[in-house]
Amino acid sequence: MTNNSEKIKTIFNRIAPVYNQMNDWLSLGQHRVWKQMAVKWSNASPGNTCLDLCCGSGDLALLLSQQAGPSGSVFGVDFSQEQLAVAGRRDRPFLTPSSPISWVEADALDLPFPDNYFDCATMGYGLRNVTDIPRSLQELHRVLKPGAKAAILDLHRPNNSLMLSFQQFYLESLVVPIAQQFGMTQEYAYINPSLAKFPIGPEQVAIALQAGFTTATHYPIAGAMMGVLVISH
Ligand SMILES: C/C(=C\Cc1cc(O)c2ccccc2c1O)CCC[C@H](C)CCC[C@H](C)CCCC(C)C
Ligand SMILES: C[S@@+](CC[C@H](N)C(=O)[O-])C[C@H]1O[C@@H](n2cnc3c(N)ncnc32)[C@H](O)[C@@H]1O
Repeated sequence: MTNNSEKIKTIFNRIAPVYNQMNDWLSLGQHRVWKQMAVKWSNASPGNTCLDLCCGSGDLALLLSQQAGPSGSVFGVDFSQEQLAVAGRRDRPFLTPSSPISWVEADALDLPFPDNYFDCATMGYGLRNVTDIPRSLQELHRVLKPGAKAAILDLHRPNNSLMLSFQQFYLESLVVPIAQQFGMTQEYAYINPSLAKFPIGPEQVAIALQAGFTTATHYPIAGAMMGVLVISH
């Protein structure tokens, strides 16, 4: 593991106790809607074997388990032990029949699964954080079955200068000061520079096609401040 990925792992281990609460506050609850969209676009269906890459505290894995139902199975993969510990303690919706979830501590760049194993996959706010985007997409391509889909949700830099200014203001002048109240200034200050070097939609499409996916479409959401890259094997 590189120095950089150790730094990223440390960030996510440190913020694990406040992560879920902060996501609700900082997105005004909207991250739940964006995550539902990603699960829908992943085509997760009853009986599927599903992967949630960079699962963190498990929001997407939990949604996938509802879609895949009791005959399916879900694997949530992350390299942060503290995030996985939060995921493992989450309550499961009592009345909705859902798939068993296995929480797996592993690197998205070197997945412990055989080729052609999964029917669908999601990745929420993970692609921007991996140290090698092309390799992570190649690895995802390797473990997906032919015809399988993946939906990759992340922040995105809008083209529109007004939206871009709003996003910068939001991240620098709202997110960081709120995080400061929890002693997490440096951790949340990392979001903006990570976004600055993150490929925009059409660049993500090109990388996905290069990694072997047959189709790739980037859907801007929330005024293009977020996006979902939908890719098919
Ligand atoms: C759930 C969200 C982000 C997860 C997330 C991703 C990261 O890479 C991090 C890195 C370091 C620390 C924390 C995180 C992290 O929590 C998305 C919601 C949180 C965003 C910070 C909110 C950004 C919102 C848009 C820029 C503006 C939306 C405006 C709308 C009116 C809500
Ligand atoms: C912003 S969180 C997203 C968590 C969750 N998917 C969500 O949407 O709330 C990013 C997650 O990616 C994980 N991550 C980053 N790089 C990784 C890698 N190379 N392998 C596995 N997990 C990684 C971090 O540990 C962190 O939990």
